[in-house]
Amino acid sequence: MPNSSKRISSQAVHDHMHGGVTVIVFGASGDLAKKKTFPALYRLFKNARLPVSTKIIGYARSHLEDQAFHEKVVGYLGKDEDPKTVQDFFSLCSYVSGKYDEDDSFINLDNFITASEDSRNMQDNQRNRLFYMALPPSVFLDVARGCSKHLVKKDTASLYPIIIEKPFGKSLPTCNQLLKDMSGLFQESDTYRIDHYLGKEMVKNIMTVRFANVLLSPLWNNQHISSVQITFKENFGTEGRGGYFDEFGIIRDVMQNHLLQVLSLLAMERPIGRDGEAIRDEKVKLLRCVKPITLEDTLVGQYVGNNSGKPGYQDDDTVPKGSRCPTFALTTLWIDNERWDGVPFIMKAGKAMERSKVEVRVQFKKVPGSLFGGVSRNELVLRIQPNEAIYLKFNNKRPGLSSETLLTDLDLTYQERYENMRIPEAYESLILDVLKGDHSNFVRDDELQAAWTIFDGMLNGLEEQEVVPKPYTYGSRGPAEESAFLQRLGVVRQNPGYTWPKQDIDEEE
Ligand SMILES: NC(=O)C1=CN([C@@H]2O[C@H](COP(=O)(O)OP(=O)(O)OC[C@H]3O[C@@H](n4cnc5c(N)ncnc54)[C@H](OP(=O)(O)O)[C@@H]3O)[C@@H](O)[C@H]2O)C=CC1
Ligand SMILES: O=C1O[C@H](COP(=O)(O)O)[C@@H](O)[C@H](O)[C@H]1O
Repeated sequence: MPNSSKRISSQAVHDHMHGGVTVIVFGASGDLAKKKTFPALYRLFKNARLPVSTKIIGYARSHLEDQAFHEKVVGYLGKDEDPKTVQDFFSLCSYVSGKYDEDDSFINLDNFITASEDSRNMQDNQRNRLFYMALPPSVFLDVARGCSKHLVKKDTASLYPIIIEKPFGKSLPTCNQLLKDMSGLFQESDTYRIDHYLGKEMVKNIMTVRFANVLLSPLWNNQHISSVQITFKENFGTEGRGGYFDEFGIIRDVMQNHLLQVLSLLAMERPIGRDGEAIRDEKVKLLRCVKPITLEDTLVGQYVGNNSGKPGYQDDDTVPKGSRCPTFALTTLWIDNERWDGVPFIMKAGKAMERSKVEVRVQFKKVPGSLFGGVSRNELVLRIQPNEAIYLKFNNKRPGLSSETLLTDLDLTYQERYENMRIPEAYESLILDVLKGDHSNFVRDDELQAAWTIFDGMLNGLEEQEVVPKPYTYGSRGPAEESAFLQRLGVVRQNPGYTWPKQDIDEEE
């Protein structure tokens, strides 16, 4: 990272939070906090991006000493970290335990924060407090009430941003209720609804790929594209997270938010500017053209244990027996506008699959005519993770005397092209945005409403019709029914692209 851009960005943070900040992470004993929130705060600290005079307080019901809390987190900060830097970071972090719905707990927390602010000699109007809800949605509102009542000092100019995790509600009515309740507690300008996929490098790149490459623009429509697949796979299950996951399932956990954001960026029209409002305006317009998803277009699955001892979803103590919660889903979205009419956008998400991968695969129509009839289709692949890459499956003449056509890759793998460039983690970049007061990469209320409108009917249908998910084995590619489902939509499974080894060309020539 060049020094100049680091200076500019740090300057923006310091202007916004110039008196310093106390970051309070609610749900600090949990999975998100240890895996993502604290590691992101650590990297911001390490790269000198946190405002001067920052302190971080983890808060949850579980009783933990500071030391025990640090031990929970340290393994996720990264390999081979400098012990002194880690120690300096932990000297900023404390842990407080308390309830989420009890005045006394919040009064105690307020006293703790105030003592910390006093010890930092923070001025009254610059006692900024950033609230981070690393919590299951069922307790967002209680905690927001506690913050608003006890931790926000209404008569000062201090800043009180609040970061809220997805899923925001469970349905359109619950989302609307939460929006209404939250608006009575925090202003929209202080509210940051996070969808961390919007902080991922390749997701941020979608707009650039689409709108800064003139060669793609004429092809980006139903005349040339036959299908778009957006795939999320994790090679691990929900072990220990059943308390949260079973209530939501994979569709609300990943599809209705992360994957739908990716779809919006892929399919929206060109925004009038690159600012947050212009982009979100276009996303909302697009989402309003997406037809509500039907049950017929949806396949759901749930993983069962495998021969190597990997447990099934229901073998987890935190999951109720007989649960019909989907851990895998495949569904199709249809966009009712001139650009996308007839093109299936196929979303797939699964836990406990054969590998971890998130990617977008744009499949083009078959090559017309008989001159090259039967050759593979072009595909543009955006690999979001792991190892960010963009590659285009491209037909090429086999080098040498043969005139055979080979499918190969035009390959932009980041690790090779941008060798020494550090790609920040999504949460790192998004927390920095909040510290700068930048809403661009956060979710607006009307986006949420449009998103739930697309999913609600199908989610209700699954519940009302008591649909039993198809079983699939832990570590497999998902339910066997998937192939027939994709075939019905005209998706062609292609061979992997072929990269011609250089010595073979030399030999043949
Ligand atoms: N885990 C991840 O990778 C990601 C998670 N998220 C989002 O972050 C949020 C939290 O997820 P995650 O950390 O995985 O969840 P956890 O199940 O780990 O919950 C976080 C903490 O909340 C408390 N908690 C759990 N269940 C309840 C409950 N029923 N009532 C009150 N408190 C409860 C627990 O703390 P205690 O009992 O000590 O109070 C727990 O440690 C969710 O909204 C999720 O969508 C977003 C992106 C990634
Ligand atoms: O929001 C969530 O995302 C994670 C996946 O995040 P990633 O950055 O590792 O792709 C998922 O595991 C979790 O279930 C979900 O709540």
